[in-house]
Amino acid sequence: MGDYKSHEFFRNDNPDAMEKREQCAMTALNDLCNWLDSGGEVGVFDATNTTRERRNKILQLCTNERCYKTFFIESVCDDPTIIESNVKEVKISSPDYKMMDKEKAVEDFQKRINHYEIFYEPLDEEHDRPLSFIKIFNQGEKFVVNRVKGHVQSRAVYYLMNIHVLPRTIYISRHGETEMNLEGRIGGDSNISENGKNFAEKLKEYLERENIENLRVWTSLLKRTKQTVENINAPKEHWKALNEIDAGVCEGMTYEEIATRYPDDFAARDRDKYHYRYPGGESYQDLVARLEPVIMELERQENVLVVCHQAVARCLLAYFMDQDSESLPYVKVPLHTIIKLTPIAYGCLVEHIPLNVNAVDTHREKPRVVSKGRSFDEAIRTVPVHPK
Ligand SMILES: O=P(O)(O)OC[C@H]1O[C@@](CO)(OP(=O)(O)O)[C@@H](O)[C@@H]1O
Repeated sequence: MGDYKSHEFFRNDNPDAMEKREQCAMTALNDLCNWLDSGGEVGVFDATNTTRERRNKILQLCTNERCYKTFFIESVCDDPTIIESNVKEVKISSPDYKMMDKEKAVEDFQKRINHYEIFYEPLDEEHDRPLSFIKIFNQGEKFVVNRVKGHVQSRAVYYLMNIHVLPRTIYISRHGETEMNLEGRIGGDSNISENGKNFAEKLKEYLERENIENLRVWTSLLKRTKQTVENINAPKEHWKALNEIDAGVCEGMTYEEIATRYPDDFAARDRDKYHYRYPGGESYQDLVARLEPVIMELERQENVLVVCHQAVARCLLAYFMDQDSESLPYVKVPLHTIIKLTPIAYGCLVEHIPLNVNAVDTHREKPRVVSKGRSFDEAIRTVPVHPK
């Protein structure tokens, strides 16, 4: 909703402004429904649906007319310290306030709260008994969950009960360079190379310098990730779900070999890398589904270093950086580089920290045009990227 209206519409006692706000809300909701009709799966209508009248309108449109399952999320906060820090740290960087002076924005937001309070009709276990909803009190101090229907709603409840707003950092890195990386071979379970060992040492030193509180280290079950963290002094967990994309019949091959032996598959992957599934293996889409529990657990944790693989790191980064499925398989995750993610209001700060240890480049750009007349060599060549 923040993108649909401008801040002057917030006074509920101004009938003209209220009408405009209502119009904005219904336009936004209609757009959301149209998007769901065009193949969207889950829509979040992030607006101030604090009156029964508004919620009834939502139910009328979404449930009665469009036959969607509707689930309400109400976050109630009456702890003044939480309110103040939330306004200062989060709200004033929201779309509504990004153009406004900080002090003015805080003042304006306080006024908004006061206006809303006059008309606020909380979701109520008695009155709203037939509705599906979750009420979150003071950022997770208490929850009320009512009539959860189906898988998506129960995953949303689990997610909301596990996220937190404590400051923390997630570090994502690939393993040190491997013997197979040096040969340009994908998959497998090879050892790290001399460069890889060098990176493992530099990574350990970096973490010691940073002196990160209660750091936990996660790896896959593959040797290259375990060897990379061997000397790091922190609690470690090894996840099968963090293993690299399974390249099926192509495991252990170079891209050139795949292009020669399975030309149709090779071209199909270039056409739609996200959905392409290796014969006997996985697609990026499969990988995203496999990583869901890891992402859920990451949301629960505080400081974590995840040492994983090129494709896996792309999926994790796409989640935190809000990348779509087309760009996800091409996210750059160079070897020997730590990617530091710091959640901030409405997003995530992403920093690349190269540890300056030599490594091969395993990134393969999407070929711009793969026409029949071109040789495989040409087709699989990495397209140089020019910095913007
Ligand atoms: O999806 P693409 O771009 O092929 O990248 C994934 C590939 O990256 C590799 C390296 O080429 O990952 P990693 O070395 O990080 O385990 C392969 O094992 C994997 O198949």
